[in-house]
Amino acid sequence: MPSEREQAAALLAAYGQEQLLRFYPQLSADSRDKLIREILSLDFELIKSIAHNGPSAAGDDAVIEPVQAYDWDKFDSGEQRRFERKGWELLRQGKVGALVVAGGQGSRLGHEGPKGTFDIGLPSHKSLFQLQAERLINLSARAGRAVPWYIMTSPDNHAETVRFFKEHDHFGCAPDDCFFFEQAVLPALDVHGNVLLAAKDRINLAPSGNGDCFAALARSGGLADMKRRGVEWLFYYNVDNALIKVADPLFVGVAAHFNNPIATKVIEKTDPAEKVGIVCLKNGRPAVVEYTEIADSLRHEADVQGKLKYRLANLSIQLFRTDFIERHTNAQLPFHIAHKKIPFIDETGALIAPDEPNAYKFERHHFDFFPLADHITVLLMKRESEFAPIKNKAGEDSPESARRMLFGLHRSWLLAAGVPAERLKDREIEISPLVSYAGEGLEHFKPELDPKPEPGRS
Ligand SMILES: CC(=O)N[C@H]1[C@@H](OP(=O)(O)OP(=O)(O)OC[C@H]2O[C@@H](n3ccc(=O)[nH]c3=O)[C@H](O)[C@@H]2O)O[C@H](CO)[C@@H](O)[C@@H]1O
Repeated sequence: MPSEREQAAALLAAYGQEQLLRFYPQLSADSRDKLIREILSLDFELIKSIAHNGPSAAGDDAVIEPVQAYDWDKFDSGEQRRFERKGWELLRQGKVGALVVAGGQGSRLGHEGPKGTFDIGLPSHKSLFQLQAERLINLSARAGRAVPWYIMTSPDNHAETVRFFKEHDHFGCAPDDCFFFEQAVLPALDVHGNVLLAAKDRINLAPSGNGDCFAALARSGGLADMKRRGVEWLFYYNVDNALIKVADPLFVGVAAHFNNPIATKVIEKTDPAEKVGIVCLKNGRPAVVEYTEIADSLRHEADVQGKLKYRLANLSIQLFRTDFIERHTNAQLPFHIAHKKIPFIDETGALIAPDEPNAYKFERHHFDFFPLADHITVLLMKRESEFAPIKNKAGEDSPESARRMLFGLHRSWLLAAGVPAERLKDREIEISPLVSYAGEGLEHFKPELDPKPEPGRS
């Protein structure tokens, strides 16, 4: 029986990646074991096929067309109520779960640690995870049934994410209803298809994209857990949207009514430069064209009304039917390729920080499941109640812009509940998700806005 070291060497020789053991003789026993384990955990057949096939998703010659959306505001109030009732019925029956993809690296934000642990600077100083947990708690309490929460991490942030939840008592959720699972990683490749080392004893690995979510859910037992609980719809969302209405009953109701395997919430994009994917039809199938891949002509194209022709923005707020997930768990989604500046160890053992893009990273995207459905339900909502992504340190899509949107939304809830505008003037209003999920039930809280009586006066 060959040793693990011999197995690793044979694997590398078979795939022409022998450079990974170049510094092996210089390593300590621990580092040697670590590196060998890392090599043996990689799928070199997959890596070879990615390196040889190159970009498969850009689809430059694909036919792109707009897709039809249902505008929530155009449903009459009777229909809206029916959808809402349907959503609540499914929540009460325990047929809805939530999946947050939280495995990405928060590099653009400059935040150390998992992005969900980020405090966006609200008066309460709640982290993104806490806001989401409390929205789930609100729904679960009203439905009388917990919404199970599936939390996708990556090897880099898994332990820290789990620790954060434990330290905060899972923010009041039952630990049994929080299912943590790790996504896969893939190595960075140089222009010749060589796997790069990040250190002499470590391969340069990065999360393989949120499109790994269903395969990872299945590998970890999460899908079996969903089935055991009878979850029929899985609400998928990004970790970084401060306004996310996790497991939104209205959306669940609309998705269940039309009963396509996938439903997606969109808003209208007005700035062609906004960094959001576009929900559309590609070669006649439902699809998202990512903002990094859309042709400039399409990005700017206007329709007869002068609006952007491709304006339905992917918010990464989706509902997937469980039977669809099961059928397509291991679908061979295309890889999207990013040419990046990736630090690496050169042949002499020196760590090089390149000035120019030198290597490729590979990711699968969750929306590449869309074309596997014949039809999807597209629901058009209003930006101000749905989407405040936190991507950058400052400016657009930053903590500051997200706070502004959250204060504006919560202010609008109080106005709608009958609080006079002058009482809200110049106030930063944050309403706990434990008090209100989407603006409901605020009439009782009006007195809390009254100025405190001055001492000595009644
Ligand atoms: C590929 C993808 O989804 N693109 C969407 C994403 O873009 P965007 O460029 O914002 O995507 P991010 O890189 O922020 O990743 C989106 C989410 O996926 C998670 N993640 C990412 C990579 C990974 O390997 N594992 C993982 O869990 C991140 O933690 C994050 O929660 O959100 C936008 C809305 O805000 C959409 O308009 C984009 O179409």
